[in-house]
Amino acid sequence: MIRIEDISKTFRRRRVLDALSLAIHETDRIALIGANGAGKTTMIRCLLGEYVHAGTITVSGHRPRKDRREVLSEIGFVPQLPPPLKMPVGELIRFSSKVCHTTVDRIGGVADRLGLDLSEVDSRPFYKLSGGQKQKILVAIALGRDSKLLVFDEPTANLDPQARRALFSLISERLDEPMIISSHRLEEISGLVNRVVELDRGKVVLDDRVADAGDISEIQACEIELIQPDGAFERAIADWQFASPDGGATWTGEIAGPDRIRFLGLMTRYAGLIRSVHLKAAPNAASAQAGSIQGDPSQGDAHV
Ligand SMILES: Nc1ncnc2c1ncn2[C@@H]1O[C@H](COP(=O)(O)OP(=O)(O)OP(=O)(O)O)[C@@H](O)[C@H]1O
Repeated sequence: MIRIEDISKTFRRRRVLDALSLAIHETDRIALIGANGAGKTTMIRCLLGEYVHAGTITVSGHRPRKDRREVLSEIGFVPQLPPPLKMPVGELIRFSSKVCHTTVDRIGGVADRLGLDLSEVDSRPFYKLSGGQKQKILVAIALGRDSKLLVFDEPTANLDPQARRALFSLISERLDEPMIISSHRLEEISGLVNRVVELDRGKVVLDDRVADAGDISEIQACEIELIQPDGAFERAIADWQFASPDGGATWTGEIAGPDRIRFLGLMTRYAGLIRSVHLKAAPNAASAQAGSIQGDPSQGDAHV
């Protein structure tokens, strides 16, 4: 579907992409990883036709630089940095719905699921919104339309756990579409992808197939038992929307499947305080497939 052949890009004699080649197929969901400055965003910008470069790119037979309109009409894109748009949000949504051949309601529906009521920010200039609000709007525009390819450049950078969970769930509804997700948090997106491509100094240094994680929309019910209530833990777990029925000794909440590793990373910081953590596929989850740390995968449980 996408052929990137031998592309090179220099900024003021500094070579940022170096004879990079990559073929992306209809079934590929790619995690694009690499250190800061490796060239991920530059590769994506070339793919979108924003930069002149050496070498060739075709997207469904179109050249992004030459046939920008055709190429962009097929891509749902979330940039790493929101553009500094002065136009009011309402106007931006109406404009986007027109150029993306979708409806304001469909974009608003995605924004709702991410926890943003567009009517509340309708008249506010886009650039004055918070980082998270801007990102929710950009995701809503990208996912509130039909596309043949999804491209996300660090899509979760400004999102809180609840919005991240909603985003994972929204992406899980589009798994039949090829996608490229650039991220520094491979552990977070590993459940979304089936291929990992790593860039280093503008070259592909790793290109691996990874096991498809199946139903990434799965929600895990979680119960944590502490040795004693603790203020710092309470503040940390509040971000995850957990509740305690007994003044802080036990906590219950839900974790999105792909958030599991990040969540368990948080738990390790409080290891001395924790009596037990229990993760289990939530009763209403579409399927019971859970990661397991000292657990019995056949039971769909994980215990730490
Ligand atoms: N418009 C530009 N003008 C000059 N240099 C640029 C420009 N865009 C990117 N660069 C440089 O190109 C290199 C690669 O940048 P790029 O944003 O593609 O990296 P990245 O892998 O996406 O990094 P990060 O993980 O930090 O987002 C960096 O050294 C950056 O400073």
